[in-house]
Amino acid sequence: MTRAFLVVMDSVGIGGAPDASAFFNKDLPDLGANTVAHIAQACAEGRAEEGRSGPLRLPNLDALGLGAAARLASGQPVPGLTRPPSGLWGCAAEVSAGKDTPSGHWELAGLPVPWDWCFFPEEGPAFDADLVAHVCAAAGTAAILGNCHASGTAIIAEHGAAHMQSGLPICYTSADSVFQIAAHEESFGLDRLLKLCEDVAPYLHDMKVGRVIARPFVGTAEEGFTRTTNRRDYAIKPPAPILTDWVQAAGGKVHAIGKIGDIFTMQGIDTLKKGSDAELMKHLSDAIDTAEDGSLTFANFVEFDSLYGHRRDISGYARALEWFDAEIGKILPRLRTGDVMVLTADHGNDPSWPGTDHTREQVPVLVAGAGQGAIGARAFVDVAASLAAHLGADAQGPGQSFL
Ligand SMILES: O=P(O)(O)O[C@H]1O[C@H](CO)[C@@H](O)[C@H]1O
Ligand SMILES: [Mn+2]
Ligand SMILES: [Mn+2]
Repeated sequence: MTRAFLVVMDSVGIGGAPDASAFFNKDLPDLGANTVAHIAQACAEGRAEEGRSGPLRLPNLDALGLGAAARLASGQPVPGLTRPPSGLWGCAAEVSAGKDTPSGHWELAGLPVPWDWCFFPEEGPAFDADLVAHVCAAAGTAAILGNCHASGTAIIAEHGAAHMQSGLPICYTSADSVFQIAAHEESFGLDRLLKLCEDVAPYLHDMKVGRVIARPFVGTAEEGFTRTTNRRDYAIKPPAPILTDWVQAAGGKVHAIGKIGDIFTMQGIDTLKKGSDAELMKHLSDAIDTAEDGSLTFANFVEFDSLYGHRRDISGYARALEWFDAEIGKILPRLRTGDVMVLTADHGNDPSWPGTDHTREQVPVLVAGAGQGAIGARAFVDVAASLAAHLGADAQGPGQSFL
């Protein structure tokens, strides 16, 4: 059996990005941001006690080399993550000019982003008159609400009631190259929101906006508004073949779990399973039993990022890490001879950092099933090159295999 499993822990960065000072949160550079280390510090100091307690416990990830990778990336020890690694371990830096999910995943899949993304201005209206007119025409409305940088939970609290009264879509962005539309599932309609996002996506993709994201929510002004799991991302298409295509070209099946289908617009993907992170873990577990020889299973666990990183919830992020660690600890022993599993991340989202946006960081590269040792400080594209080499697929990207 020769199978590959690529598991992205969304936003689980480990600091030390060489270009961190060129990326910002609320006008402050990301220099010094370190998602894992700052969570571990908060846990060690008793500042992450909601729904959990004490030092950060990640025995399985640390045994693979998480603490060692974080030390290598940032030069700092991480409280509680001090085990000698038994896996193949290292860290990786991104070169794309974006610290978002598509940039990180494309690069992990062998394709650094070959253009500058369109980012919207933080001051004044985020969207110009032509874009607003295009969205209004597609929505059949006279105006939009929002038109600014915002946290998604804050903006529905602010505009949710006016949205329900007026029927105007709430449009907002972030430090990422995204155009997000929030609308009420019942009063605006979920299908109408999804169609609106799909309709405006080509216009935004032509502008080199990476993603249009549908952000449906439910609730009332009196009881508050809650986002639902019916989020959909309409991403720009990767402009060249990526790891998924290379694997298919070699005759292997490609199974996507979670956001991977959206991120790659289903390019090179045979099957897709979606759901909450708990459901995704079940799908990953099932894939250990069912994935074919020569296949790639590519999973993204997004809740670290969406539920805890952007919300700057340190306890929640620590709980999510501890849950993930326990679950992956049940899966790792079930890998078969010839299987390789790479655990990595796409960017940081330090919950102790100012603002609500991602943070530019290096990521861990933890490899199970390929022996023990250090692979050093690598590039994101090396992940794609390595898994292609493992599966005997022809890698077309610039990466160097560590396998
Ligand atoms: O605050 P919310 O709506 O969760 O938005 C976040 O989600 C977007 C996509 O991951 C990011 O760009 C960030 O803006
Ligand atoms: Mn991400
Ligand atoms: Mn995010």
